[in-house]
Amino acid sequence: MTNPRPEPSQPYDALLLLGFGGPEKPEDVVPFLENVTRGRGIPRERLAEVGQHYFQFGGRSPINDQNRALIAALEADLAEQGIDLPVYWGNRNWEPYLTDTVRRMTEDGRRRVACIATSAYSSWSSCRQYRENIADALAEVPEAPRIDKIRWFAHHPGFVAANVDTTLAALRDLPDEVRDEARLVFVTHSIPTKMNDESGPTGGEYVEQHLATAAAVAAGVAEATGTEHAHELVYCSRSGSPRTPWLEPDVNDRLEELAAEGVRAVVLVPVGFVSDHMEVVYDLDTEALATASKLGVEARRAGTAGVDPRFVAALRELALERPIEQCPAHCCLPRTSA
Ligand SMILES: CC1=C(CCC(=O)O)c2cc3nc(cc4[nH]c(cc5[nH]c(cc1n2)c(C)c5CCC(=O)O)c(CCC(=O)O)c4C)C(CCC(=O)O)=C3C
Ligand SMILES: [Fe+2]
Repeated sequence: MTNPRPEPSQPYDALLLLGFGGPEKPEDVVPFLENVTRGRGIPRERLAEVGQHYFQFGGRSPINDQNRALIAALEADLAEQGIDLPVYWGNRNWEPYLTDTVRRMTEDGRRRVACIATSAYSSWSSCRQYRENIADALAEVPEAPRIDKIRWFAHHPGFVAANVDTTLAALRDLPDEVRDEARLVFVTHSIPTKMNDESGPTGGEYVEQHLATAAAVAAGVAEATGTEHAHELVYCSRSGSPRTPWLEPDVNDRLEELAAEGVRAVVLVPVGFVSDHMEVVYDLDTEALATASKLGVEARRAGTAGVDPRFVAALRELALERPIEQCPAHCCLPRTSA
C-alpha cells in the first residue's frame, strides 16, 4: 500500500453497501452475465437460460432497487440513532462498480470504511469473493481508505426475527384447513459441494449456518403459533457443469417427493437471500410455485428480510461493532496497584 493505513481503533467515517449488482435494461444483460461468469466455466446453455430469466423481467434485475431501498433505510436508521455517517454504494458485477465507489470515497477524504455486504453466510461465493473484490479495488485506487467487511450474520436475531415474521405472514395466507400441517421448506442458493466443504474456518459452514438459521426461524414460528411445523433445507439456482456436484435436493425435486409423501402445503422460506432478487422472483416465484401448483400442493413464498427495521438495525450494529471485534494490543493489561 502506498500510504499508512489507519489503526483499527480509529472510528469509521463512512459505511459502504457492497451489492452483487444486476442489469437494469435489456442491453445490460449479456455484459452483466459476462462480468459474473468471467473465468468460471459456466456452460453457454446455462448462460442463455439465465439471460432469459432477466429478459422475461424486461432486462431489469430487482436487486439494485432493493439496494437503493436498503441504503435509504440505513440512512433513516442512522439518523434516528443520531449517528452521522455517509452511506456509499458499490457493486461487484454492475454499476455503480465498487472500484468507482472506492475512488469517490478516496476523493471525499474517507479513511476508514465499514462494509456491509448483502450476503449473510460463509463460503467463497457468499463471503470471500466479496473480500477479494474489495482487495482488487483497493489495489487499483491509490490512497484508498481502509475497508473492513462485516462478518457473516444470518444467525443475528434481527435477521431471524424478520424471517420469522415473513414466514408467519405466508402461513396466514394458506387456506385454514392445511395451515397447521404446512411444511417449512427453507431455500438457499446451491453451491458446489466442494465450495461448501471449504466454507468457513472449519469447513461445511455454509450448510451448517443455514441449518442453524432455519432452526431458529422455525423455533420462532412455533413460539408465535403454538404449532411445530416440520422444516428442512433445500436448494435452488444450481449452475455450473452438470458433472460437478452441487448441494441438493433442488427445491422442485423435493416438492415432487413431498407431494408423493402426501404433504399438502408448504411455505418456501428463502432464508439464503436478503432481498427478493432474481433467484427469488424467478427460481421460486416463477418456477417452484408452478411446480407446487402442478403437484396440487398449496404453496406460499415467504418474504425476505429486505428493509425490515430489525434487520436494518442489525446491519448497523454489525458495522459499528466491527472495530472492537478484535481486542487491541494493550487490552486488559494488569494495572499497577496504588
Ligand atoms: C451463494 C450465492 C449467492 C448468495 C450470496 C450472495 O448474494 O452473494 C449468490 C447470489 C447471487 N447470484 C446472482 C446472479 C448470478 N449468479 C451466478 C452464478 C453463481 N452464483 C453462485 C453462488 C451464489 N450466488 C455460484 C457458485 C455461481 C456459479 C459461478 C461461480 O462460481 O461464481 C450467475 C451466472 C449464471 C448462473 O449460472 O446462474 C448469475 C447471473 C445474483 C444477482 C441476482 C439478481 O440479478 O437479482 C445474486 C444476488
Ligand atoms: Fe449467484
